[in-house]
Amino acid sequence: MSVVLRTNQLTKCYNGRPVVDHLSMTIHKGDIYGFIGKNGAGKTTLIRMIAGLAAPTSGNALLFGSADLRKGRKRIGTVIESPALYPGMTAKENLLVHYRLQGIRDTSRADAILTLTGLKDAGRKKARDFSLGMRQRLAIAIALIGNPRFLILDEPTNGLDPEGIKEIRDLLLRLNHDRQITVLISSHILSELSKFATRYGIIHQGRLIDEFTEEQLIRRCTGPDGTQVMDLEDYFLKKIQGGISHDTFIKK
Ligand SMILES: Nc1ncnc2c1ncn2[C@@H]1O[C@H](COP(=O)(O)OP(=O)(O)OP(=O)(O)O)[C@@H](O)[C@H]1O
Repeated sequence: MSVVLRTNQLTKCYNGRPVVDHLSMTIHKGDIYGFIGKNGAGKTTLIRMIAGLAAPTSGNALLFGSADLRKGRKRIGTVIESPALYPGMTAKENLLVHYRLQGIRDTSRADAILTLTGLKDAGRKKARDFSLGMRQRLAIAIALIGNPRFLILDEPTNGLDPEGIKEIRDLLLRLNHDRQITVLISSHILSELSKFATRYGIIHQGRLIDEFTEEQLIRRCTGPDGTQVMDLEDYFLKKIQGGISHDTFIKK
């Protein structure tokens, strides 16, 4: 199975304190990787390092098997901070500005990207009148401009209502299933994440303390009589409280 992202002992210190601490994670092609951790655990810092927005203090990363991250980053799309949207412009106009900013002359996919992200119908509506969900979908549309093979999203459903959250989930599933785009998504909404993530990583105090597949999660959340005794949220909370490895019903 080919590896899209591998970090080796990646570390970032601020003021001498590690906020990402010797973190080694692996994301395989086709994964929807749910990256979870408490506030301040280090998720955004890890993502910023991958995207080239922060320099590691030590350790390294490989993108698509290569240490040439500049090249690898051309094949990734990111939704990290809210992108600069021009309030007086439509979705398409905003998208075209970002094509120009990224130096991509061929805009022939713009309409397809708007259709894919459900923004085609927004027509002449200006970004200032967009709902938060529409803004987030425009952010994803902008991340798709370079035809990425790997999409990294930092809390893309933050603040969205249930409909907006479902729209983002359905979009990410379409991108993953139909276009084979690998996804790394951080989120605090664990019930939502567990609806579509295929692998998970738990970060706690800068360290990756667990990595598991959806099948492993199901097994670990199932009691000896075959009934489900926990969900992702329960599992996460137990894990960060250090109680999980001693539970007798946990099957690895
Ligand atoms: N530029 C910076 N300078 C100093 N400290 C920073 C900087 N960026 C992040 N930190 C600190 O690093 C730690 C990890 O922050 P980070 O934003 O990566 O966490 P997070 O897991 O994304 O949290 P949240 O879920 O709240 O977004 C926090 O204690 C934060 O205050």
